[in-house]
Amino acid sequence: MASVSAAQYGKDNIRVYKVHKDEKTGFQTVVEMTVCVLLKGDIETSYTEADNSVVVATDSMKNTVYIMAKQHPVTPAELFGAIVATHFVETYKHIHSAEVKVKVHRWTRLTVDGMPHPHSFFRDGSETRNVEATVMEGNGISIRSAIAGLLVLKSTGSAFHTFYRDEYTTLPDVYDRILSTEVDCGWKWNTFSNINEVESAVPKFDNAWEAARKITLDTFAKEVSPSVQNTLYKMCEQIMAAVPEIAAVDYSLPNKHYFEIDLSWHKGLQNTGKDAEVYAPQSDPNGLIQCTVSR
Ligand SMILES: O=c1[nH]c(=O)c2[nH]c(=O)[nH]c2[nH]1
Repeated sequence: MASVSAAQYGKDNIRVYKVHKDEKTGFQTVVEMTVCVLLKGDIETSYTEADNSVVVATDSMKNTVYIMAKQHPVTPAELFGAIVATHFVETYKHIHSAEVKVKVHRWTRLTVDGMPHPHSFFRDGSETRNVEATVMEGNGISIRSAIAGLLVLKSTGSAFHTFYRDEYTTLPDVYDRILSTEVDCGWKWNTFSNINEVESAVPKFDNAWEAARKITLDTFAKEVSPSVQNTLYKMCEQIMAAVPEIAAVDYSLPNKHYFEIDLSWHKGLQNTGKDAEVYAPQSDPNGLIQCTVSR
């Protein structure tokens, strides 16, 4: 007899927008996010016996996210994710774990005639601020915060040489190269016992995000990088030092390659090595360098 060894279900891609209207100043603030809810618990019979009595409809999960967004703050996303996840575990006896992923799409306030505009915004790149909040009955609330989709490039100040060389190697040592990546950087908070502890930590979430972003960008720019591996490790070390309440930091960095183009076939045109100016950006394949650093 086969049995269900793992099961979870939920609603993905729940898109939510919330506006805050400051009546005094006339300034409005907007938050747009995409939410995913996944539940686990005593739900096996819904799979094996078509027993829908244990199924909280995914449509109801979507409704719940809208209602929670109306009744509670949606920022920081760490708190909102923890509130929604706690709601599901506390409301349904047979649901023992809820994972809520929140992806915040950044709307940046427009400056018009040198002044911040009260109600107009623009999208500055594809970067998002992501949170995964998981509530497991009896095991508190675990939260991972992250920066995702932050695209960066440096046109010099990066090298890659003295790597392992054998009969499969064609890549030459490079002492000056282009380095480009799309940053995915996450940090795992020490587990919270309950929602009150998450509430008390609220100021720390924005501070950690700002510190992680600044460390990532400053290190990327300032370091003469010997490899993606070493540069991302230096970022991890600094984030661990800057935010004592986190247990681990992780990075996932694609290495987006830019190839030199030999144009010497055209009238001896010099475009390689120190003469390289025109490159061919590669969409694939890309390197992928990942690391988690813990205390
Ligand atoms: O920083 C790098 N790390 C690698 O592991 C690697 N491999 C490669 O071909 N180029 C690079 N660059």
